[in-house]
Amino acid sequence: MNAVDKPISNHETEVIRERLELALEAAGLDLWENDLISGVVTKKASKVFAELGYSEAEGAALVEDIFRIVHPDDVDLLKTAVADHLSGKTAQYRSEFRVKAKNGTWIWYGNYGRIMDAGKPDGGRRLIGVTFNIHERKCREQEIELMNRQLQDQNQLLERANEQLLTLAITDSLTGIYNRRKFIEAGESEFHRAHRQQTGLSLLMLDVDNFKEVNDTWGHAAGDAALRAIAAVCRLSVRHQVDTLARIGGEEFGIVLPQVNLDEAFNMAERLRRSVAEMPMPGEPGEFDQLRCSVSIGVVSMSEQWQSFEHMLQHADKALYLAKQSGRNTVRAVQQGSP
Ligand SMILES: Nc1nc2c(ncn2[C@@H]2O[C@H](COP(=O)(O)OP(=O)(O)OP(=O)(O)O)[C@@H](O)[C@H]2O)c(=O)[nH]1
Repeated sequence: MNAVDKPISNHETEVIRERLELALEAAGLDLWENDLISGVVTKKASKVFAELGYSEAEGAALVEDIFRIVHPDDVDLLKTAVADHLSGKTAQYRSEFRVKAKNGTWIWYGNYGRIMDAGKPDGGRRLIGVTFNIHERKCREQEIELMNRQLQDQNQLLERANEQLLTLAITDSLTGIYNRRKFIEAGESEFHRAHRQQTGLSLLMLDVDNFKEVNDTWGHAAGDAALRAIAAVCRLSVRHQVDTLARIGGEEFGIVLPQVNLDEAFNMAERLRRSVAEMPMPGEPGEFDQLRCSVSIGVVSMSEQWQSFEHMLQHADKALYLAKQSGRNTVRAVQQGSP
């Protein structure tokens, strides 16, 4: 008789049992066993049931009794984990689920098990496993998940606030069109593009005529309303996402027109000048009926002689000055070759 065939004495069995119990206790594990054919719990996880507040008599006698106190959201996952192991899909059975305590609270547990007699001709019927409390870990995970979700929400809020800040940084608050900063940015970028690609580029500079008088006669609020109305007229004339319309000074507007030559720009300026001159002023009936505004416009187009957008801007200013000198409500263009 070799060592393997030697029968185990009662003393040795007792020693093995004691060692196993100690190991289970130290690891916080509670052993259980189910008969898969009869559905009977042949060894209860008594410590778990005691921890949940159930008396020995209340502890589950059948596997079905256990499903009754598992959280409804976790039952399917638990059953699938068992079925996957029984079908041989998984080498061990593992699952995590909530169990209802006697006082109604839900406590998280983990299960680890295996069919011990799987090699037998009937396919095995003893599912043995251990249950262990994972409540603290799960609560921490849920807290972290909640914190992550809150962080994501805050990030979205920050991103939105950032976008709003970026929009504010390039928007004129009175008229809602772009401000000088965006005008210069777009102008410089379009200047370099036009230079590289040898395409057209024009620039209009509009200044409201005798605006001091408008303010003095009709009041500052009427002046503001006039600026908003002029911006609205200009907005209707420009190409969406192609041209850049901006308020670049108190009563001064600028328009960058990519791929537009001098003739086209001049015609557009003329149309704009007429629209502003004919524009009815917004307000209550009778409020600003007599108020009329006009604009003088300087036009300049891309040519070899401009070294920078700033250079172009200076000449548009010169053209605007000429328009003012010519009696206002006028368009003047800087011709190619003029100094
Ligand atoms: N209502 C209002 N007025 C403004 C604003 N910004 C500038 N102004 C006024 O615009 C007027 C500009 O006056 P001036 O530079 O003398 O020019 P002007 O009277 O338009 O004369 P010309 O440009 O020579 O035709 C000043 O009275 C400013 O106070 C604004 O945001 N709202």
